Parts: sequence; C-alpha cells; structure tokens
Amino acid sequence: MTETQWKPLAGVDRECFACGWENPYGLQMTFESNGEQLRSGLTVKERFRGWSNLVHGGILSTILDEMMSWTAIHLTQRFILTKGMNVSFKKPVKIETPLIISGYIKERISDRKARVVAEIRDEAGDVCALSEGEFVLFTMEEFGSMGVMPEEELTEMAAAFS
Ligand SMILES: CCCCCCCCCC(=O)SCCNC(=O)CCNC(=O)[C@H](O)C(C)(C)COP(=O)(O)OP(=O)(O)OC[C@H]1O[C@@H](n2cnc3c(N)ncnc32)[C@H](O)[C@@H]1OP(=O)(O)O
Repeated sequence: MTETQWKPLAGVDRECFACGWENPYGLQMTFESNGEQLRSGLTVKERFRGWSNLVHGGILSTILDEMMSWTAIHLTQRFILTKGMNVSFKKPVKIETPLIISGYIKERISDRKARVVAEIRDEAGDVCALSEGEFVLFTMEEFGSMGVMPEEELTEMAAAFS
C-alpha cells in the first residue's frame, strides 16, 4: 500500500473519551483508512500512566477497543457494540513516545457479527499489545431503537461513516 491510499476519517463524537477532539481529558485519537485496514498515530500523555513512565494497561485496552470499533464501523458500514475482547500485553509501552495502532477485520462471522484484530506498535515496530474482539453490527434503525444516542446524532454519524 502506498501512503497516498491512506485517507483521514472524520471525527464523529466530539466528547468520546477515546476519539473526542473536544474532550480535554481524553486520548483524542484520530484515524486513517486504506479501505482494508485502519491506523492511528498516537503519543499517550503522562496523565494516562500506570507505573511511573508506563501507559496504564486499561488505557491500552481502551485504545485497542477504539481501534477495533472504528475498524468494524468503517469496514462494515454499520453501527457496532463490542460484545467481548481479549487483550495480550507483550511489551511495556512508555508514555510520551510515538505509537502506531492498526486494525483489520479478521472474520466476518455473519451478517450480524465480525471478529476484529488491533495492535499497538512502538517506534521500533515491535508489537506491544494486541487484541481480538467480537463486534455485533446494527443498522442505523436498530441502533436508534436501542436508545444509544439521539436521532440527530445518529444521522450525523451515519453520514460521517460513508
Ligand atoms: C466512529 C466511532 C465512534 C465511537 C466508537 C465507540 C466505540 C466503543 C465501543 C464500545 O466499547 S461499546 C460499549 C461496550 N459494549 C457494550 O456496552 C455492549 C453491551 N452488550 C450488549 O448490548 C449485548 O450483549 C450485545 C448487543 C453485544 C449482544 O450480545 P448477546 O450476548 O445477545 O450476543 P449474541 O451473540 O447472543 O447476540 C447477537 C445477537 O444480537 C442480537 N441483538 C441483541 N440486541 C439487539 C438489539 N437491540 N437489536 C437487534 N438485535 C439485537 C441480535 O439478534 C443477534 O442475533 P443474531 O446473531 O441471531 O442475528
């Protein structure tokens, strides 16, 4: 894949803890897609540390959940909920160092479900953490009837996916 095939994805929820660009307490993740995978460059701030200069494992799990969620949404064009996820921590991740997070769909289990993988790599290209999750996929109408978000936000979000 050449660099020109990667396109930035529009933000959709300004207050989301992981991707909200107006949430001063959040991670403020951004995403790009090449149509087959998603990726995100991120430097985790000191306030998300666990032990001393290491990123907290719960934060790494959030980063992976967010990457898998955006991957599921953009590559299936459906609304999603995370049904479950497994995380493996392979190498400690330092705060304030550049990371690359990526995600892809491992298996479209059914019309209703997808298995998605995400990983976090450090500057050396080593995999520091990885996850596999099962995502339940919904149409906009189904998602609307679940009361997850107001109708106008739902329509705005659906427009941003495509
Ligand atoms: C651009 C992105 C910006 C924002 C990204 C944010 C990403 C954040 C991602 C998350 O972290 S989401 C929050 C954490 N996850 C949750 O809160 C999910 C809570 N769990 C549930 O709501 C339900 O357990 C779940 C929808 C996951 C279904 O779980 P089940 O245990 O019922 O799973 P099962 O395998 O039995 O069911 C799949 C079934 O879902 C069914 N289903 C459940 N609720 C439904 C519903 N309300 N409407 C329609 N179908 C529904 C559906 O029928 C489908 O059946 P089929 O496979 O037979 O078609």
